[in-house]
Amino acid sequence: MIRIALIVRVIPTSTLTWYAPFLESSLTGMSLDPWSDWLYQGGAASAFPYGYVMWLVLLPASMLCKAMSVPLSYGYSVTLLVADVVMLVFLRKYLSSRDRLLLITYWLSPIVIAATYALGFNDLIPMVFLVAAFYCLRKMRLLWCGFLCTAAISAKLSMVIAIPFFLIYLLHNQNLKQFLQFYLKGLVLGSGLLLLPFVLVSSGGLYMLLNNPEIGKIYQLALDLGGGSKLCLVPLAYCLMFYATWRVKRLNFELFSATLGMAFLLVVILTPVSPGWFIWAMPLLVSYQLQSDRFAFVLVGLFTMVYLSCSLLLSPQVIATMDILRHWIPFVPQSVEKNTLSILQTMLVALGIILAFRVWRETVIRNDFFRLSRRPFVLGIAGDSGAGKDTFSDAMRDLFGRHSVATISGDDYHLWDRQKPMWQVMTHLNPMANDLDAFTHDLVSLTDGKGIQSRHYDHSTGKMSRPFGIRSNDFIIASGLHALYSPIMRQCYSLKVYLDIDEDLRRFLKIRRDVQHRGHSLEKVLASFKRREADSAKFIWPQASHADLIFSVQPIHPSVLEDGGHHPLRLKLLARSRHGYNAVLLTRILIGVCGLHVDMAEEADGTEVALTIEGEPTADDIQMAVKMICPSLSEFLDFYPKWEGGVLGLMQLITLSHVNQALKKRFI
Ligand SMILES: Nc1ncnc2c1ncn2[C@@H]1O[C@H](COP(=O)(O)OP(=O)(O)O)[C@@H](O)[C@H]1O
Ligand SMILES: O=C(COP(=O)(O)O)[C@H](O)[C@H](O)COP(=O)(O)O
Repeated sequence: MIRIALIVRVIPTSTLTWYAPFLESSLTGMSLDPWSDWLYQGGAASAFPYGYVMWLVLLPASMLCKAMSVPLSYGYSVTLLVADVVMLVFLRKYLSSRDRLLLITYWLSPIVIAATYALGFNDLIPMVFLVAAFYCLRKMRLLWCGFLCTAAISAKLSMVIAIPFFLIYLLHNQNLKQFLQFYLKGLVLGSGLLLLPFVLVSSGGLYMLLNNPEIGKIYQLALDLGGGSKLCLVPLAYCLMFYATWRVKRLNFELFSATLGMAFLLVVILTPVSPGWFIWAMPLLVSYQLQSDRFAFVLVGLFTMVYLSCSLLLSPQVIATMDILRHWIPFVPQSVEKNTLSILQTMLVALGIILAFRVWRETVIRNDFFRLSRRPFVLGIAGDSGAGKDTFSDAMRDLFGRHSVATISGDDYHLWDRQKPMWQVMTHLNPMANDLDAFTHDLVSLTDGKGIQSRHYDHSTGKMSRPFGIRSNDFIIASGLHALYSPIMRQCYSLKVYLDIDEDLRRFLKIRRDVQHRGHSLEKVLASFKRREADSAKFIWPQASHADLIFSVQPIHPSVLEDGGHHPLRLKLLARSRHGYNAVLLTRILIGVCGLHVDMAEEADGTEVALTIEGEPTADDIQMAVKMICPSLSEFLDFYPKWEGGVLGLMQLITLSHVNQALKKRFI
């Protein structure tokens, strides 16, 4: 109602003197270059410094008004109303918030109402295209996203400042990088269709765009450095914001929208006297209020009130009233409004900076991705030979994607090739037979974000490869016989897993693997079991006591192991978790959604919880369960994560829910 009343009652000066006459003239001439025609007729250069998209969006309602002999200014305002509704719809879609809150924070926001309907600014139109581009990005329609970005730029050139943030998001999200080309194609397509024709056809339009006084405002707030040079604060703030975003190694959608919103907010508050630009900050202000506490409402409320006071002081009506007042009371000095305006502008900038600071603190620093970008997530996996370390490590790597994972394996740190006589003296399980110092050094380097030089132990030849480089990554998986052996190693890990497989099953699987894939004779493998027994007990098994999570895979029918593998091997999983893991939701979903049989036992003091899980979940079951238990984690995973079924899938699920918990803990 307020909007309709304002449309009917108030015709802003800018609409009356610039936009409506320009649209009127473009309808009369009906040429592809209304800008040059307008200038030729002696129109002001500041009347319509926008591209084709803005013109085309405003044209239909203007035509309708002309056909109905209604003033074109109504058509202009009605188009803005439509843009306003579309904006609300997109915000609702991508913020997926409760309607009532969205109505309060956006629809009733005096910033939008005042800037659009009372002052006539058309910034809603480019913002609608930008928010639509956001939505397409969320839905991974990247061609459309790129195209809509150029539409926003064509509507208002200043929107170009958003593009570097879109690029950082796609470049810094390793699983999205592969799709960057679609976004670029959208940009090229949009530039070819919407921007290039404007540059080629309309010399008048270009002239109006380049002489737009709004663009000059960016340089207005500056510190005089002497000698005629200035330090311009708006480009400075934008560059710093860009750098801060670039430094975040991995961005998820939430981080991306928060940092872009903050860049907009900073540019807006530091650009003097541009009430229309505040609409750019609206998506950020709305989402901040929806996610934060009551204080956010208070802060945005104050910000809005100061904004309104500033806009009011700048409005021609107030200026005219003050002039009349001065006529009667001559001692009211000119500086009254100027000083009041300065105080209000200062308050506005202060509140804006506080808002940006709070958004950074609450949205960015709390974000799991941000925490991950500061320190990689390091998963340590230990267990005896044949316990399933490589299989489990590969399954975890295939969830996050090779592009996001760095792996090191304890086998690559054996001190000697297979043929060396030292193996007659000690077994591979003896820490002395392995370069654990080098393993620790490499683990610390990768955890610290530094690359390493490593070699690979080739089980088919029994020899070490030439050294090669491994760069650190968001996720590091360190597996090996001694991966949890020393305190320094253990300190590196974000999550420590020990594989405590049933001994008969381990021997069964190891024999099968060593004979079929590593070229060993059955006798040799059987003999190695005997030789290694003591070292297993001495060096490997005790590492279980340091683990956060212990997986024990057990055969449901142990007799199957003796019949030479002729019957299918059915397994059950015992998962023991320490340090206060809450397994209730997991248990409920394993039973209710995956249809498994689960027994949960908890230590009286709550330090350990043990789940015994039987049944054969499919890969789809596991994927669905992960979505339900840790929905926010899906953005960390590869675009096409490889889900496993059975026991291995359960290990993926339980580990992911521990990763989720460990990432949350980083904040505490
Ligand atoms: N969850 C599992 N279910 C079935 N077979 C498995 C499982 N985990 C490991 N295996 C098999 O056991 C053998 C040993 O596993 P591997 O990952 O090589 O152990 P490790 O790296 O600890 O020596 C492999 O042949 C592998 O296919
Ligand atoms: O004890 C292990 C550890 O590897 P895993 O944990 O993968 O079993 C292997 O026997 C040695 O690496 C030697 O390998 P090979 O016998 O091929 O020389």
